[in-house]
Amino acid sequence: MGWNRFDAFYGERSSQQDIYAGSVQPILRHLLEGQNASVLAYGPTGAGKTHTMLGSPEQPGVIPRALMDLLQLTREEGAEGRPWALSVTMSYLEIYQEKVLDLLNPASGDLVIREDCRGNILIPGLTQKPITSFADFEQHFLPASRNRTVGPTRLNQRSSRSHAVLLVKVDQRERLAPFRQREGKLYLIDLAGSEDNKRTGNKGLRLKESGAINSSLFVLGKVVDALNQGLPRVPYRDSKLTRLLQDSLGGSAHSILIANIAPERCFYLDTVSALSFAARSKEVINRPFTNESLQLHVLAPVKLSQKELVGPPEAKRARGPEEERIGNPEPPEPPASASQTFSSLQKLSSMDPAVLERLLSLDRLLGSRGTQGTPLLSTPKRERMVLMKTVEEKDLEIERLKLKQKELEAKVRAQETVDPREKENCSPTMLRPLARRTVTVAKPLKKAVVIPLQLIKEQAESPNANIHILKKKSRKRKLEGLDATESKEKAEDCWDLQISPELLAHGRQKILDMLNEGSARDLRSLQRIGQKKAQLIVGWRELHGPFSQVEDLERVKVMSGKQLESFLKANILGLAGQYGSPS
Ligand SMILES: Nc1ncnc2c1ncn2[C@@H]1O[C@H](COP(=O)(O)OP(=O)(O)OP(=O)(O)O)[C@@H](O)[C@H]1O
Repeated sequence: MGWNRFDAFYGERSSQQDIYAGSVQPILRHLLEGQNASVLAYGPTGAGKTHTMLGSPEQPGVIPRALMDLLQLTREEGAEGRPWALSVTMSYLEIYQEKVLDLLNPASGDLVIREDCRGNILIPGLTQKPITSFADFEQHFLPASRNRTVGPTRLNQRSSRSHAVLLVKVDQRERLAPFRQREGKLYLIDLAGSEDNKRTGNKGLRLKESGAINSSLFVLGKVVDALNQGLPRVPYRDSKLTRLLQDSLGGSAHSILIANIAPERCFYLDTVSALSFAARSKEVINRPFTNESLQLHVLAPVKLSQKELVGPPEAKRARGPEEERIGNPEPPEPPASASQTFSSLQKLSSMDPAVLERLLSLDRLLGSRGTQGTPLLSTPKRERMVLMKTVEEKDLEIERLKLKQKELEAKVRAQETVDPREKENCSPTMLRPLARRTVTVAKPLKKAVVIPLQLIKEQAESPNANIHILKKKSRKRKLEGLDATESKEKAEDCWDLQISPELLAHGRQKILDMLNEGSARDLRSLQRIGQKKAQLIVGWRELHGPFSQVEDLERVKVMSGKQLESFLKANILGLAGQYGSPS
């Protein structure tokens, strides 16, 4: 098994600090971006999972180090005068024989795991303690750790008989309008060891515990496989562990799996199995999701009465002491209370029909581009939310383009005033809104010269500046009978892109850089690269080293020569489009 199947390897001389700084610390900042993260220690019993996660006073492990840094980070970012107010809470639970037990309140019994309408996983009734310092954390954590179920096995005198899950939540509230709110969750998990009962000598209760441990780890493996294969059903619900981690494992979060191995010969099979699981987990593509909500009036400019803005008084009363702000003083209460806010990623049913229509066209567009996965409106909620967020971003982009268009029109009008003789040559299409404008071929030129909007200024300053030229291809294509998206794409194919060699070389280099340095997620931002192709490219790169030219893509077998041509065209157009789209 090649080491490139893993992100890092820590040997017997590696210290706790090496592991923490090398692999865990870098993900903490994502919590402040409202994203979820998880760190799991996985491996056979007695291999050192608890040592890695918890450590000892002399060699503190991942948990104390991460808490120390996270609290420091939140103190800095949430300081007075900074845009966001931050608060941190902790919960600590164990999953023992498929029961969810609150280690901070053992009397509460088996708790249920629920999913809210935004796809967030939560456990009603789970104790959440506000913490502002490491001393606060220790005060709750140390006694709770003693509540954890451990028992002797032949391999480990204090073997963890449960999965211990420490949940740290970072809540953020924007101090000024638009008063956004974010929540990032960090799961730090010491999994129970995968067990070979011949060696552990388990009998009776130990054997029963072992069955539950092994079956939930087996489901964890199935979840990883389903995520890797992009299966429509990921069996999160088949175990409490995976159900709990549904919004924080792979796919939508930053996940780190630490595979603890015991290198002795007698553990050979355990080692192979742990490494194979870790290698499969590495394949899971992460598309971290920011859990951010906005206020109603920001999204829908509908006037609300004062009563509506303040919200029902019970909404505020309903907030328990656990939800009270901690640490930094309460930010000035925004016009709407927290209960009056709702996610920008609201339910489809309550959406503006125009937005829904755009969503549907986006869905069609994604479908026509061969985007991986099921169509938008039947994907799981979280996926849907991500795409709805994209729609919002597209709206902003449209606004930006409209603004550019106005600037262009103003320029044209100014030109007309300066030289009225040129008025006759000015095609009326130039004054139409960008989205509706079609490229027409002016007869005397026999080709349409399309100048990227933002380049106009540069060109005026430098007459030799690069321009893109679109020239009609000689062969004709029938565009009738195609739907709007298809005909747009086909129309694009009817034009040959002639671009200055300098810009072409620049575009190719950018694509090459992306192929060599981009993660699978980055690669998906390229035109005509979906999840599967991105994975293949990353895999090829890991096996064969960097791409020497864009044409190497043919060797990866992700596209044919012809497809490569259109891939280049679409992406170079896209790059040019960053300076103004020649549509
Ligand atoms: N890198 C290490 N350095 C020093 N001691 C270690 C190291 N790794 C493990 N140990 C020791 O080995 C013993 C077993 O380790 P640990 O309890 O962490 O295993 P585990 O994988 O959590 O086991 P289980 O799955 O049974 O809970 C402990 O006494 C621990 O202190």
